[in-house]
Amino acid sequence: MVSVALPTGSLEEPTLELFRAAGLAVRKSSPRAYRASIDYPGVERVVFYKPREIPLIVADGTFDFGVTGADWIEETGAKIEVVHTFDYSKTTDTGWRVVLAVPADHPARSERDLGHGTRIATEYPTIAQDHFQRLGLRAEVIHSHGTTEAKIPELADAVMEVVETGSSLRQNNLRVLSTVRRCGVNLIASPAAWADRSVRASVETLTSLLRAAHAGAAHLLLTVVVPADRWTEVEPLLPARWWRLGGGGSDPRQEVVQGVFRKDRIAEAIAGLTRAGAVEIVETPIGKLASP
Ligand SMILES: Nc1ncnc2c1ncn2[C@@H]1O[C@H](COP(=O)(O)OP(=O)(O)OP(=O)(O)O)[C@@H](O)[C@H]1O
Ligand SMILES: O=P(O)(O)OC[C@H]1O[C@H](OP(=O)(O)OP(=O)(O)O)[C@H](O)[C@@H]1O
Repeated sequence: MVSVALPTGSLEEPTLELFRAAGLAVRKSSPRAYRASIDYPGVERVVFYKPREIPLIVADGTFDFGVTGADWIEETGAKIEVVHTFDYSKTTDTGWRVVLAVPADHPARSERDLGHGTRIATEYPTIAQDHFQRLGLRAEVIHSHGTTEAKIPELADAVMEVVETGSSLRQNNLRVLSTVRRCGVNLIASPAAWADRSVRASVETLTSLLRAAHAGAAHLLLTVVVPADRWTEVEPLLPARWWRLGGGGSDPRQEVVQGVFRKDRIAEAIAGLTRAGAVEIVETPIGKLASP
């Protein structure tokens, strides 16, 4: 049996969408309910927590499996098993950054231009202390509990903060001075769960379903019909994963192949295949894309 800790807040919606796509729909009695269920054999308990709390409650074995940000694993120092990393975040598929940001008109061009005693507001005091120690800068790290950008100028001179699209920084007239960490979403397991053959097997099954759903959402399947005399032009444009379906129904001189194409490159792929001589292209969404 596996117990699961899921994140509230910024990561909640994309995480629920991923679980749904994986066939692991998370059911709650109401949107504000924190206890939930997943109708999948072996999943016995599902509870929502703040991402910052999840590493430690997985580390101590309160939960076997969790979903949280890489930033909170580092900040808490939790001893957990990172089973897989995804690069999604609140609104994009590119992860997020923890950055050092200063007012737009600040004279500093790099971190090294910040003076000793600079006040840095952050939700990550441990990461910040470590960062400035390595830099040899005696900064004053101020623990912020949210709305960190608002701490400038009264309470801080700079912030160490999460950036995804950059919109919050712009709206608060701040600019990025440096990137401290690139972060993604981590699937984590407790050391006890990882050491138990049966719990580990369940964690690995859940992980492979989630990975397959994530990969499926990022790709499309193209079925491509190619006249035999254009094959040599089309073949180099096929992706790493492609296979032959055989000859075209009514015309044995046609090749019919299928390939798994990246969704974000699909327009150029279709244009290229058409130019190279494909006479029919059918695009199909992929539910899950599973490979070892
Ligand atoms: N675009 C994003 N904005 C904020 N956090 C993000 C974003 N993308 C991923 N995250 C992750 O989610 C965490 C924030 O979680 P959440 O939205 O619950 O905020 P919080 O600061 O913990 O709580 P609150 O919103 O109540 O202040 C970040 O620390 C980071 O790990
Ligand atoms: O680069 P962006 O796409 O704008 O996203 C990042 C912003 O979103 C988060 O704030 P959140 O809504 O969690 O509020 P908080 O600062 O009070 O935690 C984070 O703290 C940044 O301010």
